[in-house]
Amino acid sequence: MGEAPIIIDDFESKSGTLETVTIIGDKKYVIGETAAESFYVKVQILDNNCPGEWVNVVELGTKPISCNGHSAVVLKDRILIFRKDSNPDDCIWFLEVDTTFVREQQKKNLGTEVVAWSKGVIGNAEKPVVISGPSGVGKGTLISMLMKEFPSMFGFSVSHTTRAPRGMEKDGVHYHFTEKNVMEKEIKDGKFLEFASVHENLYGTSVEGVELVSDAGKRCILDIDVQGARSVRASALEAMFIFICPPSMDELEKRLRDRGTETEEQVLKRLRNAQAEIEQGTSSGIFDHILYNDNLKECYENLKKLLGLDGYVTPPKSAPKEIDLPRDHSVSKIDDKIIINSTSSILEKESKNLIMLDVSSLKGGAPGRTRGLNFEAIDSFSEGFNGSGNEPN
Ligand SMILES: Nc1nc2c(ncn2[C@@H]2O[C@H](COP(=O)(O)OP(=O)(O)O)[C@@H](O)[C@H]2O)c(=O)[nH]1
Ligand SMILES: Nc1ncnc2c1ncn2[C@@H]1O[C@H](COP(=O)(O)OP(=O)(O)O)[C@@H](O)[C@H]1O
Repeated sequence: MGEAPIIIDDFESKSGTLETVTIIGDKKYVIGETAAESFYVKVQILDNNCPGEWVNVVELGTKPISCNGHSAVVLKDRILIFRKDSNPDDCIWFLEVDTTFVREQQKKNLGTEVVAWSKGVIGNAEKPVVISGPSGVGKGTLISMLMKEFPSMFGFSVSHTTRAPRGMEKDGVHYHFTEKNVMEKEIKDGKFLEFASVHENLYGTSVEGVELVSDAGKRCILDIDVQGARSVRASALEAMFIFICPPSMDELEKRLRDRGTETEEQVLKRLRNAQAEIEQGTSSGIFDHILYNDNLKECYENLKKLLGLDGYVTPPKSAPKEIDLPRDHSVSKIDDKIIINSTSSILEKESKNLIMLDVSSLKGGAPGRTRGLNFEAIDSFSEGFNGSGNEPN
């Protein structure tokens, strides 16, 4: 990645689109908002080695909806975007250009430039919880208990699957029941955080499924198999990994049969797979914790302990800290601090007119949210800042 990127902050091009141009190494990233058909944010790349030719680019992830312009600042491997005139919880975005995730996707899309969008989240949300274990061990039961006792704290990541729904299962609640060819296309389009073939059906966690839960301010729970857990471990999504083990194979078989949701053939298939899953789950090093589900009540109490919920007292609700980005601003960067300086009306200048954003502890990222952003609003005059509109560098 080249040194000293040059940034042209928020200029209005002749075609009437609002664009920023960010130069990183040999590449020029034009991030624009266009009204050609409908308003949308678009990334175009020019390679200095091939003057005048636009590079083929694949944009992964959910991108920001269009707004009234934006500013851009280069961080090490991504471009930080501030959307103007946007809600406080939707003004910070990242366009990843050289992160591990992007490099991995680059390998899969040979010959095509890949960039990935990720929304920025102020503060550190609680890590998602991955729960794995063989079919019939009690994962669903434990998760239901947790969601029932703490409805505002946890949200379930609704997976996609190609298996048929069981009697009581609802589409969009228990699973998104999907056709195989549709799911395969969506996997190709980068919409999944992970996917795996389990008991001869395809299962997968969509990026959107996880984001919906974190956007609702809840801690995400994923019920996925060991292969899926391994993929999540390798992804940017930091999570807590818990494996649920049965007390014995006989008891597992009894639970599966008593549940009465599978045909004899499916029960046998699940039991055959269970042995390998238990071996991998207890020995692979993927999981942070192993819980034995012998007595359900005890196992649930142990799960709550792991999640720091034993003796839990409901905390008073405090409003989330949100960034109030000035409509007109300049952006500058000093090490890991981004300084956003209001350049607008006297009214705004009377109040705190500098925002200092700390990007030293970024976590997560595409596919999914970028967490760990911290900020402080400062009155530039009382704090001795001169507030001069530095151009970012
Ligand atoms: N990798 C992956 N596994 C999943 C996902 N959703 C469910 N699974 C796993 O698929 C397996 C079968 O799930 P299901 O058909 O609901 O049967 P059950 O385990 O008997 O309740 C279980 O091990 C689930 O944890 C997913 O999105 N990704
Ligand atoms: N500790 C336990 N003791 C006895 N039965 C249990 C226990 N935990 C769960 N079960 C029962 O076992 C069956 C399978 O549980 P379920 O939550 O559906 O498993 P999974 O989601 O892992 O496939 C259900 O009928 C459930 O009521």
